[in-house]
Amino acid sequence: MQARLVAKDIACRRGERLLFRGLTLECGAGDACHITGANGIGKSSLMRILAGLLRPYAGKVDRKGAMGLVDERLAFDANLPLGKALAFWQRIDGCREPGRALELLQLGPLMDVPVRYLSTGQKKRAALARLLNRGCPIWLLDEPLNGLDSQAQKTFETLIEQHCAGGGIAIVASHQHIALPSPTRVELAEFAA
Ligand SMILES: Nc1ncnc2c1ncn2[C@@H]1O[C@H](COP(=O)(O)OP(=O)(O)OP(=O)(O)O)[C@@H](O)[C@H]1O
Repeated sequence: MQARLVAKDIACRRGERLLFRGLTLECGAGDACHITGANGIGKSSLMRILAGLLRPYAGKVDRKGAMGLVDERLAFDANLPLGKALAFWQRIDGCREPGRALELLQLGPLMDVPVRYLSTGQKKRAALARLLNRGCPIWLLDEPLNGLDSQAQKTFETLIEQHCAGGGIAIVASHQHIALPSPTRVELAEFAA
């Protein structure tokens, strides 16, 4: 099955404010999309709409394929050592090759460190490891480079390239530059309500 994500004529309202409207986005296998815009314009809200976590004020999202969302929320038990926290999800996600993500993201030396003690960049690398372990075709990445050092940033850009080359979809919301393979660019200001 080829992954697909289509968002049609999306409008987003937060509280009493209509943030944006009329946004249409179509991603098929191998596509990358970069959503940009100033702080508070609605990038994270759009990502949550695409993930099915927030109902759009108008419009519809259709997806084919499993999705993984990485944002600033870390879905790990803060009191567990990282190795155990990752293993919890590896069992649920049916991960067959957990060592690959640990090696790529250089998490091996951190396996015994409680999640609550990890630095910002280490937490982000742990979240990305879980994303890799899930093996899902649609990646929704909200500011994925935040907190990563330049080497980890390059590693993750390469992983996104490989993911798309293998038929995956990567949708990235970020005000930062990020190297993506031939991305569609969505400037949210163009859809401001
Ligand atoms: N639950 C909520 N109720 C009301 N307003 C909200 C809610 N959540 C977010 N907002 C507002 O919606 C707007 C968009 O927020 P959002 O987090 O989507 O922006 P963003 O573009 O991702 O910002 P940043 O670049 O700072 O991360 C902001 O003005 C924010 O205060």
